[in-house]
Amino acid sequence: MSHDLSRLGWDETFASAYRRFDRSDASAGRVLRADRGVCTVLDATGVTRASLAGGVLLTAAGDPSRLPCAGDWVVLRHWPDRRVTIEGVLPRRTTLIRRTSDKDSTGQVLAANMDTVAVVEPIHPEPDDARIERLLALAWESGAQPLLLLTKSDTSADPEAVARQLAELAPGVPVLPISVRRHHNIDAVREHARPGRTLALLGRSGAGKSTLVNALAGTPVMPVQQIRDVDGKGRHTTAYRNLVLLPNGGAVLDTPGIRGVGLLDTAEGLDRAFADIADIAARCRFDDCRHDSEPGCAVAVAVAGGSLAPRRLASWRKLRHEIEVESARQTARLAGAAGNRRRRH
Ligand SMILES: Nc1nc2c(ncn2[C@@H]2O[C@H](COP(=O)(O)OP(=O)(O)OP(=O)(O)O)[C@@H](O)[C@H]2O)c(=O)[nH]1
Ligand SMILES: [Zn+2]
Repeated sequence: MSHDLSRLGWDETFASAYRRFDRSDASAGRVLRADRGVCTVLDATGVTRASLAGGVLLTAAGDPSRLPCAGDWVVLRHWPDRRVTIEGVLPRRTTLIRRTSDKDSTGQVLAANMDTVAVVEPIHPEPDDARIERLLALAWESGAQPLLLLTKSDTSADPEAVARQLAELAPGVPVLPISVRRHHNIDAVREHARPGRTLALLGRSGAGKSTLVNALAGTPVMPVQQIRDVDGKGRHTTAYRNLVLLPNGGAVLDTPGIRGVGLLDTAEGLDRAFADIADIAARCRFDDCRHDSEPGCAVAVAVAGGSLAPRRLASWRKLRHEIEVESARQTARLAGAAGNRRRRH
């Protein structure tokens, strides 16, 4: 069977990056699933299992973010003994990164080359504002277009009102209440996974991601968890990350429950997720105003005047603090690595 890779998002940019690897025993493919050392990859001839070539392993030893992940476009090499290896990862257009919570402060790439990153939050029980803000910052940081999906809209008396309220947390982000059960707004979601497009889902366990993937695919491709407890807290079921191909083209990426998914060390995602605060901050007297108690702080004026919610500023402060801690850790790690190198000489 031959697959038309353009339905999966293959385009001229990827094709030109691929050209310098091109040889008769090579092919281009997209990673559907990445396990330790082995990837499931789709190329024009079908699905294969591929191991990592020495060069890829070597690069990744110094920087784990260079390991192939779900959504990556890779160069496959087909050996005479039928083995298949991944010889290279083509430059990524967008990336979702998880900051590992251990001391080693490098990021792990969860998913690559998605066009839209949907933050998935159940409308019931009460949506968690802080989690939405955090995940939206991560979505912005990925470089893809963020989207906020409020799942299980059938469990809310007035989903549109909840959506309007939450839109304040999400400047510049479309907010969509959806229900798989009632088939509410599912076609609107499908637009983001139309042929050539990739939609990634980011949300806590039990948010309804697998149910949505199955609805988009039109057939069960992911296990859906049975919620046993009455308060709606789910068990953790999805431990892997899969790129699911939709029957009509397009793809959906499910990322696991978000425990441990954090921000990396850049403030860019934060600035975009909090564009309302960034706009006001442009009028602060000092360029590097921290909106604590500096004179001439426009953000403090906005809070006092009621045009900016105090909890919104509190969320911004908390996430900014995390980013600062994280970048300090990275600096320390880099300094430590340099020290180790010196000692070895
Ligand atoms: N009422 C209602 N329940 C839904 C809807 N979508 C999903 N659910 C339920 O929510 C629960 C969790 O759904 P999952 O799809 O397994 O959640 P998940 O985000 O994939 O969870 P993990 O796999 O743990 O990451 C299941 O019991 C679903 O039946 C919906 O539209 N309406
Ligand atoms: Zn200020």
